[in-house]
Order: sequence, then structure tokens, then C-alpha cells
Amino acid sequence: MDPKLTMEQLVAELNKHNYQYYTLDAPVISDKEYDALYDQLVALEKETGMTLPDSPTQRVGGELLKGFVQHRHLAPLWSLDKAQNIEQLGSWNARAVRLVQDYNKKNPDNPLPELSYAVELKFDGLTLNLTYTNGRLVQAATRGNGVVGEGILPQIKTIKSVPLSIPYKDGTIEVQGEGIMNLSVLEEYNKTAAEPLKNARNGAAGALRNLNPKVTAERRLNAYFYNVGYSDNIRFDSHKEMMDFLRENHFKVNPYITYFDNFDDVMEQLAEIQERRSSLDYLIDGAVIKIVDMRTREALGYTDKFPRWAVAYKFEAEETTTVLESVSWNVGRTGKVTPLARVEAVELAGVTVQNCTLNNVGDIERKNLKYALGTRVFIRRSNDVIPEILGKVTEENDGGEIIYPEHCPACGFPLEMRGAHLFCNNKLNCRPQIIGRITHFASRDAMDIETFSDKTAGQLYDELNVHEAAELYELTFEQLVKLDRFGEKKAMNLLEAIEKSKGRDLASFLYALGIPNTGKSTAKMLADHYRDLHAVMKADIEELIALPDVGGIVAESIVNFFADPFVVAGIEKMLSLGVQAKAPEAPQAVKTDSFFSGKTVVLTGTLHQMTRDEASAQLEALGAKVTGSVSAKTDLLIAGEKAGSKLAKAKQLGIQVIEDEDEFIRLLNEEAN
Ligand SMILES: NC(=O)c1ccc[n+]([C@@H]2O[C@H](COP(=O)([O-])OP(=O)(O)OC[C@H]3O[C@@H](n4cnc5c(N)ncnc54)[C@H](O)[C@@H]3O)[C@@H](O)[C@H]2O)c1
Ligand SMILES: [Zn+2]
Repeated sequence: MDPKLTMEQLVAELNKHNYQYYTLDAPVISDKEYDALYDQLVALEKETGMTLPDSPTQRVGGELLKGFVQHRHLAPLWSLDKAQNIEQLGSWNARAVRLVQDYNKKNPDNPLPELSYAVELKFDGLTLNLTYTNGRLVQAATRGNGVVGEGILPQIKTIKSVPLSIPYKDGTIEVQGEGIMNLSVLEEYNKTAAEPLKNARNGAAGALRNLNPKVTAERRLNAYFYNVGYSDNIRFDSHKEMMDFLRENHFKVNPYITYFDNFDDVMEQLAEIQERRSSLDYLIDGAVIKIVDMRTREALGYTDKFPRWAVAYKFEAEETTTVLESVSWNVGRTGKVTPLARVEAVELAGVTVQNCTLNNVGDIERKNLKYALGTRVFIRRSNDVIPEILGKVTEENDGGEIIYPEHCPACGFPLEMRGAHLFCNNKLNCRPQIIGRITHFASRDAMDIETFSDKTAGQLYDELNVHEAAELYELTFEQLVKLDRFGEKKAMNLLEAIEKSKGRDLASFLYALGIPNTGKSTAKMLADHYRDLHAVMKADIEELIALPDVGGIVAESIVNFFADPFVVAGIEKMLSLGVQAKAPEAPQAVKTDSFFSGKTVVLTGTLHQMTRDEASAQLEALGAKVTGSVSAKTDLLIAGEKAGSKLAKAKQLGIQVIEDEDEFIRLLNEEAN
């Protein structure tokens, strides 16, 4: 096709999406898809040397919403140059280095310093520009088109961390930051919201640009500030100075800001941020690298759209759109019947996605997905779990209907709705429930029967009619060796593994039983407290509720579980077949009269004769309290090899230090005897 025609189409399409995204806060494609179209346009503009007048590559932001007062920014607000990969980042840096060299050639008397870099997180929210005059917050605005934004002062005032007045009173300043919705807040909000928000970015942007500040307040937004864009009277020499100014004036500055003199170290830091990404309580879509020295920034200047002294390094997108093709229903070990969505295959964060979770019937209703079959939906992937469907792209209910089953897809038993979930109550004869229970029983954290998988459980069920975990202990060599794809060796190995599992401890056994709402840590707590299987089985609700981390639901689940004669019969059978469910070893009495007793001890550096965990355990047995950081409360620091800042701090505070590992081990042994 004629490149000009393609460009015209791309410009029209991108401008439509800009309007959806910036003006309506309701994008209909993901950022990943938008960026792909944008990059295509940039490439064509470069190739043809031509730029259409309304090209989005020439402008910042989008149209303003009616109903807000307009605010003309005292200095323009920019977009950011982007790098998608290390090469592009390298060229950004190479250009900066070259520009500095050129400058220095022209100004040999007053050269710019060597480049150094600040690395910040790139928050995914809404740009904010706050105006303070003589110490008072007088206006707050969105970025708008970069020159004029929408005044949203009443909305901004609902953000509790935004200072309404600041100590700095010398004229007018404008401060930029990002308004965000914390992910934990989004989760809470969506639990009860009539209409759940699709993501935190749209949640924050939509709330800040809502004419009713009450709506903004309900979203409990947050903000991080990163720039002083304008000031009458104050100049900064460096990024650090600017950040100090922001902190001193009570703005919330993100703690993850790092500084580097070497560009290779910047790259390393990017990898680190990427790793940290999934543990943060807010969305980031990359990192921003900024040149630290302000005079260098001035020398490098701006293009029409962005500063040359900063670049955004974009991480792989976690969100995209695809078509919801079908929904199937799966039965879990507890009888819960959950929907699994099949979607049109799509690339997301380096993997091809075809299945997505829908959680439960309640979730389908709340996300308005009941009539979404065959339509486009947003999906998001976080960590390694299978992606989740966030909602429909458009509001219309024009798709096929998702039919909720009335009967168990596996056994045909009528289903019961409990809360938001469907359940099959046919515990004793529903194949996937039985296979799920036995597989869970054999799993690593439970009875740890090696080589056992859900395939094994299925085969035992189908060919040997094994219906419950207890029957594993009755299996014979003759039975196993006849199974399809089994041989003598495999049969022997499985029998040995089953035999070995008889020695598993009480906590693992309790976990293996698969008591509803009772995970590994509760099982361990029950084992430590009761130290006897029958005592757990006899416990009543009042008793259980008094235990740490046990609420009404858990207590009830435990009591109901052991009230089932089928369960009790299975347990007794296992015990009679040699399962021990051993009580945990009694904790050793903690010494109260050792050198370490009552002391607060910190371990740092590398020990060679034992791990730090082992050392901690021994110290605790000798009555010490082992903590992680050095403070005035610390009594003793054990410093292994390459001890760093903790050792320095301890010395500074005059805390007793043992730096000789042999000496430390000798003391431990002496006191233990
Ligand atoms: N899905 C869609 O339909 C659609 C449409 C338009 C734009 N978009 C998305 O928006 C992007 C365009 O972005 P843009 O021009 O609005 O912003 P940008 O990506 O160019 O980045 C500039 C913005 O980053 C923010 N930012 C966050 N942390 C920062 C920090 N530490 N320092 C400085 N700035 C920081 C600021 O708000 C600033 O305005 C596209 O890449 C695309 O992903 C999506
Ligand atoms: Zn069933």
C-alpha cells in the first residue's frame, strides 16, 4: 500500500485511541497494542521523511474534558522518549554523550561534568501538576496537551498525602508527580464495587477526572512526586538537590531512586527493578533514566515532545486484549466447579496465552462478562499465574451467553451454589474430586510420595478402582506391575515411596488430608499445638478459635471435616496400615543462663562453618533474640567475611562485635554444653 495512505490510517486510528485513553480514560486497546501501532507510524515517518500535521508523534497527551477549568502550565509538561530494549537505550546514551562532547568543544572554559544518571520507577497512573504560591496549594492540573491541562484541585485535595501547604514560601512553584491507585486499594475497592475497575491506571485517571470529588475520595488515591517543573526563585544544581527539596517540603518521593556514574550499572539496576516489579503495590510500566546534572539538562534541551536528558525504559507489557472464545468448567478436589476461559492465542510477556481464569460465577457477573463470548476482553498476567480476564473492551452486551452448568460436568450430579461458587457434592463418586484429593495427598508438601502424579491417581482409579488415599497403602506389587506403562521397576519404586510416606510427620499428614480452608501453616500450627492426631480430630470450635490465626470459618471447616464418618474411617484405616503421623519433636528448652541469653544479636557477612540460619537456630536455643538490623538495642554483632554496612554501624554505635568465626563457634559450643 502507498505509505502515505497507511500513515493517514495510522494517524486516524491512533488519534481515536488517544481520545479514548487520555480524554475518556477508557482505552479499547492495550498499551502494548497502542505502542505497536505508534512504532509503526514512527518507522513510516522516518522512512518517508514526512509527518502528517495531526500526527500523534508531534504532540503530548490529548483533548481536554469539558467541565473543568483550564490551567495553563507555567512550564510545559513533556512526554518521555522511549527505549524498548538495551540497544535503543545504548543509542540514547550515545547521543547524550555526543551532545555533551559537542558542548564541551564549544565551551572549553566551562565544560559539563561527566554524565551521571538517576534511575526512577515509571509509575503508570495520571500525570499531576501542582501549583504552590507562597507556600499554599492554589491549583492542581492534569497534563492535558502539555501546555494546558484540566484544573482538578478539589479532586487532588482528596489525596491525603498531598501537602496543602509547604514550608517553601518564596513565590510560585509547579511540582509534577503521578497520581496512582495502590493495587491493594484496588483489590479492596473491587471486592465491594458494583462495577469493578479494570485496572489501577484507569481507576486513578478516571477518579481524578471525575467532576464529583466524592467519587475521587472513594478511590483512596496516592501520589509520588518527581519533578519541580517551574519556579520563580529557586534553581537546583542536581537531581539530588531537587529530590531533597521535594522531601523537605513534605512531598511523597518514591524510595527507589538510585544514582550511577556508569551506564553499565544503570542496565543492572533496570534488571533489578524488573525483578521487584511484581512485589510493588502499584503499577509501573518501566523505569525512567534521567541525567543528574541540571546544567547538562539545559544544554541537551528538548524536542517538540520530550526532553533529551531523560528516557523511559519500557518493560514488557502485562496487559493485552484478545477474544474470549469459550468457557469450560472444571471440578477441583473440594468439589468446587470453576470456569476456565479459552481465548484466542495471544503473546503476553513472552509467552503465548490461551487459557485465562475467570474465578467463579460471581466474578463473571460482576465483570459483566455473562454475554461476552466471542467479544474482545482485556487480560492481565502477573507473576507466573495464568492470566486473568479483567473485563470487556466495550460496554455492549452483544456477545454469546456464558451458560452456567446445572449438573457436574464430570459426574452429572446436580450442582449447588454456595456463595459465589458452584459445588458438586458427590464426594465419593466424582472422578476429578477423587483424583484431586489423592494427588494432593501424595504431593511434595503433603505425604511426599515421589514420582506420584495426577496421571498415577487417574490410572489407579480407572484400573484398580482406588477411591481414597487410604487404599494406596493396600496396593500390592502384583496389582501395580499389571498396569499399563508400569513395569517391575516402576511398581517397586512406587511401593517404596508409599512405604516411606508412612513416616511423614503429623503436620504433613494433616495438610495431606486436604481439610478445607486449612493450608500448610495452619496444619503445622495444629500439629505443634496438639502433638497428637486424635487430639486434633476431637478439638471443638471454641478450642480451635482460641488458637493463633484460626477464625470461625477455619475452625468450622476443621470440625466438620472430622465429623464425617467417611473421613474418620479413612484415617483409622491408614493408621492400621502403618501410617505414623508422628508428633513433632519437643522444642528444646531455651537456655536462660548462657553468654547469649537475653541478648539481641545480629548476624552479618558470610560464615564458613555453618549457615546463618543454623547459627540463628543455635543462638535462639541459647536464649538470644536474633534480629536483622543493627540499632541501639543491639547487644552483639557476629560479623562473618565481607561484613559491610552493619559492621560499620555497630562499631559506630559501640556495640560488641565478634569478628572471628572460630571464636564464635567456640563460644556456641562452650555454652551449649
Ligand atoms: N491503550 C491506549 O489506547 C493508549 C492510548 C494512548 C497512550 N497509551 C499509552 O501511553 C503511553 C504514552 O505515554 P505518555 O506520553 O502519556 O506518557 P509517557 O509514557 O511518554 O511518559 C510520560 C509520563 O510518564 C509519567 N511518569 C511516571 N513516572 C515518572 C517518572 N519517574 N519521571 C517522569 N515521568 C514519569 C509522567 O506522568 C509523564 O507524563 C504509550 O506508550 C501507551 O502505552 C495508550
Ligand atoms: Zn461431580
